[in-house]
Amino acid sequence: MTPAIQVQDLTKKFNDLVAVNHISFEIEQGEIFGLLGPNGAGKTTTLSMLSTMQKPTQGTAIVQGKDVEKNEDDVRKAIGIVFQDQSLDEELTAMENMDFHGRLYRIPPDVRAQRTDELLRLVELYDRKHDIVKTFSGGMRRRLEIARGLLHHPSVLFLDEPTLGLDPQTRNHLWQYIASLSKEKHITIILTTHYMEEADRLCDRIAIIDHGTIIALDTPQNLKNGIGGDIITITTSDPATVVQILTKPWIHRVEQHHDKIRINLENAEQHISEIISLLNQHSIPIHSVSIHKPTLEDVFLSFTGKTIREQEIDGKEMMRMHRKMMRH
Ligand SMILES: Nc1ncnc2c1ncn2[C@@H]1O[C@H](COP(=O)(O)OP(=O)(O)OP(=O)(O)O)[C@@H](O)[C@H]1O
Repeated sequence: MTPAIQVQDLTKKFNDLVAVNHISFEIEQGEIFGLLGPNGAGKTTTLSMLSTMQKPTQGTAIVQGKDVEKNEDDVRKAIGIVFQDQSLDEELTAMENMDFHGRLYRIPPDVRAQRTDELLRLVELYDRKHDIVKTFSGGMRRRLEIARGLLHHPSVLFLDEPTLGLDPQTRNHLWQYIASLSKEKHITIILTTHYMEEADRLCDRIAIIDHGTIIALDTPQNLKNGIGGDIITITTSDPATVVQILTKPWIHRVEQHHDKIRINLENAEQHISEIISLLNQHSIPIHSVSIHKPTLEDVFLSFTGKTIREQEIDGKEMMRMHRKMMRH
């Protein structure tokens, strides 16, 4: 089967800034594919190029067999888009918002009405279809946007930070809808997120993106398996000494991150008491100790040397993030 999306060497520059830097990947039909990365990594810009909203500086992107630059209209017919900017009309009802979108896509009135009912049921907004959007919660609006994005029966759905700013319960709820679209309707979904858990729970495969480059691409499980073993995290006021003395052959890797030491090893439970005694022998103060299986955060850290949440962001970037949050 032809892949739903084929990206080759895709690049976007804004003057001197390389927002997306020669990325290549393929997405299978019906797959949920996540672009995971910190703020400013280039996720939205990638989606914008795939959805024909921005022209690539270099490289190609093929969506359902159509080139995003040469066959813009065909690509637009094949895709549904739910981007970060809220674009619902607050003064209209859920049904009116759907109807307006259906008219834009020239869907005949009877088909429009039938699909609207079906989709509003799917996202559990059918009972609220005559209510104006102004009265909807953030999660309801997001669900309505997804329903609207599906009205013209796209085979590929782009979701840019679908759960940004939503509470954990609503986020969970939305994940179920997104998963059902892929499993039951066989819609290919490409989403961006900087929530590790979202990528882990929802995506069949993940491309971890940083500074416009894909630094890792695989299933969440394989990415975590790539780290191997367990992680012991120790917080201490003397991390430099801990790094020096933890030189046992059964330790794969020791990384210092501020006052935290992350130790990668097999069978952490068996070795933890030995590590603690060793630190006690050297009178190293221990503030906290925890053991966990590798997470995507550990994957990101091992590739970039920094945590996904601790990016250095300047004031301008802070303002940009704040504006995005305020839109939801
Ligand atoms: N229209 C633009 N003009 C100039 N620079 C831009 C433009 N759009 C994005 N950028 C810059 O390109 C880089 C990538 O931005 P992008 O929005 O794609 O990142 P992101 O990974 O989606 O981040 P976020 O999670 O904050 O949405 C950032 O440095 C951003 O400031």
